[in-house]
Amino acid sequence: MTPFGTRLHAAMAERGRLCVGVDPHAALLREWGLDDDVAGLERFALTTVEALAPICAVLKPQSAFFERFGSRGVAVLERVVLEARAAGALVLLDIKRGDIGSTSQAYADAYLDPASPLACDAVTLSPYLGLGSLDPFVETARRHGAGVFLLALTSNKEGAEVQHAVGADGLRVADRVLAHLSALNEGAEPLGSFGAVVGATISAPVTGPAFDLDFGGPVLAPGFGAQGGTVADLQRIFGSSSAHVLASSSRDVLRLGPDPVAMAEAVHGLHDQLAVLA
Ligand SMILES: O=c1ccn([C@@H]2O[C@H](COP(=O)(O)O)[C@@H](O)[C@H]2O)c(=O)[nH]1
Repeated sequence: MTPFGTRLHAAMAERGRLCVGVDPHAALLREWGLDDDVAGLERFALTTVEALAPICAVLKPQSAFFERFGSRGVAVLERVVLEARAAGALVLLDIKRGDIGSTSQAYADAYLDPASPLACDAVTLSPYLGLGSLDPFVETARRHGAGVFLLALTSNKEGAEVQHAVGADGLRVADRVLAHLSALNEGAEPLGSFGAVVGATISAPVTGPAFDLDFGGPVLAPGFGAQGGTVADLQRIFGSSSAHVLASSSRDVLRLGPDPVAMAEAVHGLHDQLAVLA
């Protein structure tokens, strides 16, 4: 399988720099005139996939909104992943997992092994149990041409208290994550498969140098749209390193449904706005 970074690079060149999140919030289901149950979830998620998978580089289902319905919600998620990929979108499943190594292997098998019913192109991971605990994900991703995105500088304001903290090695936690990604991506062309999550809402650190966001892999930038992040914020945060930034928006696009044309037009408009990034 072609490495994820290569596939993502081609998808962004062909389809643009937007990732749309498939986040079936209870409130959105109601706004769409649907019940907050499995049938509503299925209608919402598959309508979104049908409208957007043919035009977006990446769709990012948020696993939590499917898991809240138990096994029947997860069955809907399996269809979302399959149908989005069949329509040509890459699927980045937002799971934010991370555990001791042996359990990480089981998660990696669940989400990155093509033999699994939930196999997708990439997942989000939390490095809180230590970067080495994620090695099974890295090895499994390499084996199957998949990708991972590590939480580095998240879009929520509470993140900085952990991510800006200075560790025993004198590095801030986020610097450590970014340096690890840089090593994982070494030599990969045109783009590594090991990405970082860096919110479209983050502020410059209060002390210390700016974070080095040139680590050879893709950046997922959630917080674009409903959380207040704008194209100007992306330019401020990433500057000349914005070539591999994938802006991610969920509610701002989804609230335009269930009309597929309105959602698709919004995506085209955002693609045009994001084209100004370096
Ligand atoms: O730092 C992060 C990491 C992940 N997310 C997820 O992205 C979407 C954002 O949804 P919006 O409706 O566009 O606000 C959601 O699934 C989050 O869990 C994030 O927001 N920030």
